[in-house]
Amino acid sequence: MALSGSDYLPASRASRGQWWCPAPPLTSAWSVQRPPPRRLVMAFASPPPVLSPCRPARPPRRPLRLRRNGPPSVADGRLRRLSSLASTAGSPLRQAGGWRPPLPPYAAPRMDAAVPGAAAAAAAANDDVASNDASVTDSVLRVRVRRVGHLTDYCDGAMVKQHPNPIRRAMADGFGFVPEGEVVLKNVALRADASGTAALDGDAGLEFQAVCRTGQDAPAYIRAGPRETVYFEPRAVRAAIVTCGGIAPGLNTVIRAIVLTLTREYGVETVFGIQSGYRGFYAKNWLALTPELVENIHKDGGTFLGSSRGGHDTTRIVDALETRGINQLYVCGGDGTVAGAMALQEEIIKRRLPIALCTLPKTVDDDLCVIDKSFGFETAVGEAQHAINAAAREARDFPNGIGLVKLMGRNSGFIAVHAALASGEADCVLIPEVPFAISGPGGLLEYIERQLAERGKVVIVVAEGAGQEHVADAVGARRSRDASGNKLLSDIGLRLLNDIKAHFAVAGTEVSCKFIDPTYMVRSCPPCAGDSLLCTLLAHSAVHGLFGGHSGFMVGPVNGVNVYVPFQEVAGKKKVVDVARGRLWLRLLSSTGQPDFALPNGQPAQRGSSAVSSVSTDSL
Ligand SMILES: Nc1ncnc2c1ncn2[C@@H]1O[C@H](COP(=O)(O)OP(=O)(O)OP(=O)(O)O)[C@@H](O)[C@H]1O
Ligand SMILES: O=P(O)(O)OC[C@H]1O[C@](O)(CO)[C@@H](O)[C@@H]1O
Repeated sequence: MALSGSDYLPASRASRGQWWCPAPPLTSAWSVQRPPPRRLVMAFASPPPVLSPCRPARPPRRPLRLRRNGPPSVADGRLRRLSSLASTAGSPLRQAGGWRPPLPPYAAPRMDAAVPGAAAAAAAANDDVASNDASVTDSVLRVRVRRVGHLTDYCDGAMVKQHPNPIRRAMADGFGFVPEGEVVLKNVALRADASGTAALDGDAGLEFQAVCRTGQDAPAYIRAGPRETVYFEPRAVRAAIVTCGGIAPGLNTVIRAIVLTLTREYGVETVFGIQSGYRGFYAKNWLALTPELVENIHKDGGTFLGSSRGGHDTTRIVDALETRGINQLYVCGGDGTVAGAMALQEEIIKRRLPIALCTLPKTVDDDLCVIDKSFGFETAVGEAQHAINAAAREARDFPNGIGLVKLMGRNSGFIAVHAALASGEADCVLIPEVPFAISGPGGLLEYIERQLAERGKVVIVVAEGAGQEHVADAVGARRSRDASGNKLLSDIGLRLLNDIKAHFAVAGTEVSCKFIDPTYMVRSCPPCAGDSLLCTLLAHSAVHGLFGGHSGFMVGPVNGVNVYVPFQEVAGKKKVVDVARGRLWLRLLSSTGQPDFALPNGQPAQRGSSAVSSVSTDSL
């Protein structure tokens, strides 16, 4: 759901005072189309109060009600005055069920309007944190906009001048520029009525409640896209691109698309490739990237620039950027890479350098917070699915066939769960988020035995980070972390293979157990079409964002629309499968039919006892 507004922006950049959203479907998985088929209008207090970490929590708000498609039409894009929305308890918008007579005429929003909540909002706006969330009165949805940094926050006007965007084609093609202040809502659902019994059609239209599914305040993110005003003169841009962490399908597509967008769309003349990850900043030679050089790299897996783990030294990297006059930095990587980029951003702000930087979400594990998905994930799931299908074939064609597949997923089981769901062949999926017992009552071996007895075959998928408590000693005390500080894993696949073979040997049952470990194959191949497209759009959005002066963000899709997510929401955090409340895990259980396995100590497992705590979780 996209909203337009300017209230969370500094006054210098605020351009509009209207908020709008297109009519969304009732599910969470939907994407915004422009122009929207139908429009809903939400009324917000203006100016909004501040997004302040210190602000005390407020009691829950009553949900916003939106009228859709009924007379009088509110679908004309004008903002309804908040005062009319929240004026009396008898307001039609507060009453459930069906269309009600019209409210007083709509008026264009006035920032100084004497509306409920405005006084508090204005007071809040006076301290610096203020302009960061869309304030609403008692009856409306409360939105918190996650603001990202901007060059003008830390550089003086002489260093960053405004220019008209050179991509006039954007206008000519009819896309238009994305106005500052357009945001995308996350985790908001519209409900026709609380009981869910209302018909979802009808000429009279419907009244919707807007509710935030994950808490009191709905997060919103700045929408990505080309800005009418940019903060760089293209020929003065000196850009650099770096790829960090493990490789992922689509890295070359991203590199290529950044170079092409910078040079062909914006007319940038200088783009460098930093080789071998963060440590490449200290190298003597940086690679000059041209459209000709990168023209054909997107068909290959891996990264044209090379990558590495470890080797991040904030001071030295910012020294290198300063010395070489880099003013735009594009960093591809996962949560560790974002943590590194956030450290760079802090140093850049400290030195007040006119450098804008962003990250692009690379990881096959899909464990980056906030966004719908990272690039490389879809390809990895497709490849993983082939392995599961192969295991299923082997299991089916031999007596007592057991197919065992080990997949990537250090902390999160997304690849395993998605690939298992996609293939429909798995009888059991083991992920890092859910501890399990191997032997004993309620354990994995007992389940395998039962499956063989009942169906003559069984397919097990295990994510590499699952069941580490069973193999913890194997890595040894010598070296338990990699150069980036990530926990090194022991091979749970081999442990399960050995245990299964030993178990059935003791029982005197002949089994045919095939172990498939495609670990690195799922991430070293070229991207599938979906990832190629995602990478291309991410690269465009990243370039538009930096040219627009934004800095300190990761670009990524939220509800299918690319947005700018502040580093703080992603750096060093891992999204995990929400086994307590998530529908993804329930779907998986329903697909495999697997039980909640007993815990290693013999206790029955309880859903929600995640192996990974203190990390953000998202449900599908
Ligand atoms: N907290 C941190 N501060 C500074 N730099 C960091 C931090 N964490 C990781 N890095 C650096 O970021 C780079 C990539 O980190 P890491 O190896 O963890 O991969 P990642 O970005 O998380 O991607 P992947 O999904 O492949 O693991 C490394 O060069 C590492 O040194
Ligand atoms: O062996 P490497 O290169 O450290 O990569 C392994 C890790 O990379 C990841 O694929 C993330 O990129 C993890 O799933 C896996 O544990």
